Amino acid sequence: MKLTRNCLGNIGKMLDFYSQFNPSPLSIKQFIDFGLSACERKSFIFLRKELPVRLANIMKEIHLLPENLLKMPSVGIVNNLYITSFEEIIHFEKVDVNETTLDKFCQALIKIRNRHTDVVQTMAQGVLELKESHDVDIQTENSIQYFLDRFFMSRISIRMLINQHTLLFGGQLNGHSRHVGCIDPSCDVIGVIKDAYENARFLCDQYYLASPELRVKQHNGKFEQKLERSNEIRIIYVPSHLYHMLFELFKNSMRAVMEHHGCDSDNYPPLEVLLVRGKEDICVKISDRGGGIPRSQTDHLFKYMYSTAPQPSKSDAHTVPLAGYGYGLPLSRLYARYLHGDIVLLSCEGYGTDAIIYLKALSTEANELLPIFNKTSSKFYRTPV
Ligand SMILES: CS(=O)(=O)N1CCC(Oc2ccc(-c3c(C(=O)NC[C@H]4CC[C@H](C(=O)O)CC4)noc3-c3cc(Cl)c(O)cc3O)cc2)CC1
Repeated sequence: MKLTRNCLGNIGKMLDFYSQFNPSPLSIKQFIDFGLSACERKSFIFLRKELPVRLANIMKEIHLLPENLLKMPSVGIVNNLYITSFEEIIHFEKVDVNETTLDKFCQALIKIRNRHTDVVQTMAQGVLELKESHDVDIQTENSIQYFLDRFFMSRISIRMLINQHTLLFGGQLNGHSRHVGCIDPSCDVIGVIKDAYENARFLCDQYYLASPELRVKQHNGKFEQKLERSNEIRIIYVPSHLYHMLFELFKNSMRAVMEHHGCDSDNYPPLEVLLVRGKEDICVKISDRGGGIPRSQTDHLFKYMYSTAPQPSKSDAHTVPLAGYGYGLPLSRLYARYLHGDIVLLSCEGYGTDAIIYLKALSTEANELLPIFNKTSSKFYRTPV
């Protein structure tokens, strides 16, 4: 179904209007500073424009997707979710700013966040529907890779804005008193590493009846901007994002180690984690001796088309806990890139793999990386005549 302005009606005009604006990236320092001043009216005024801009920018790209993908039932479901949420949010464009509209806005954000909970799985289902119904050429595969990276990055950024507003002004008690919304101004990186390891280890023990140990080392560079009184390495970051990356990487390392050394081994090589604070980067390197993967295969692990496989049925979902049938690794890299970090895999086939998470050491450099809909991005989709 080709989505044109007339089948979208007035929404098409509003999409054209809001997509002409570029999204406004915020740095984590701006999130913190704004959160500490905590003015709900200012947040409302900013979000009632910024959220439609970010939604419209990515919705215009959805409409440029290869026809074969766009007509998949699950992609149609996602598109309709976005249209519904876009309509709901532009309703606040010209309302008076008062207690009632502020409360209604918060409720609308919570409703939108809940509506979009399963969008990642639904898009993965759409890719699966395409793979099962059409031959996919390399041009289409590249367009899908380009789109999904931008689509999921946009989704991360929109959920970040919604979470900040609803956590700061939604009335719920802040479980972590020092947190500013979902940001921890003094995130204990080692603590998150141990949490992610223990939870991945639990799944590994469940399936393999054993798991590799963890060894952690840290090196805190001697730089004036050190925040910590002790030698601990703490950063201003979103703990849930860091946890997501670490949990995925630990699952992959554990799966490689257990598969490579066989289940009857009683002496698995430990996972070694090195945490380093540099002047520009915070690095978390996870090193395993899981046998590694050939250099020719490493990039495939980040590919949505390559990793989309039939969803394990609920009954056997517990049987292959470490096998990512979702998009664990590509999404983890997007979480790192969202605030100008990255995830890099360095594998030595026959020995093991190093996975490095790079984060910005300075909150002023940890800016949102946002996809912008424009002629350049559109050209990427338009198949040459
Ligand atoms: C898209 S996803 O996020 O959902 N997800 C990505 C992850 C994937 O699961 C995994 C897990 C581990 C590995 C793996 C192997 C491995 O398996 N070697 C043995 C094969 C080497 C090629 C060989 C061949 O040539 O085909 C056939 C054996 N070796 O090193 C790693 C490894 C990978 C990551 Cl990313 C890491 O962080 C740490 C690691 O040690 C591969 C795949 C599920 C899907």
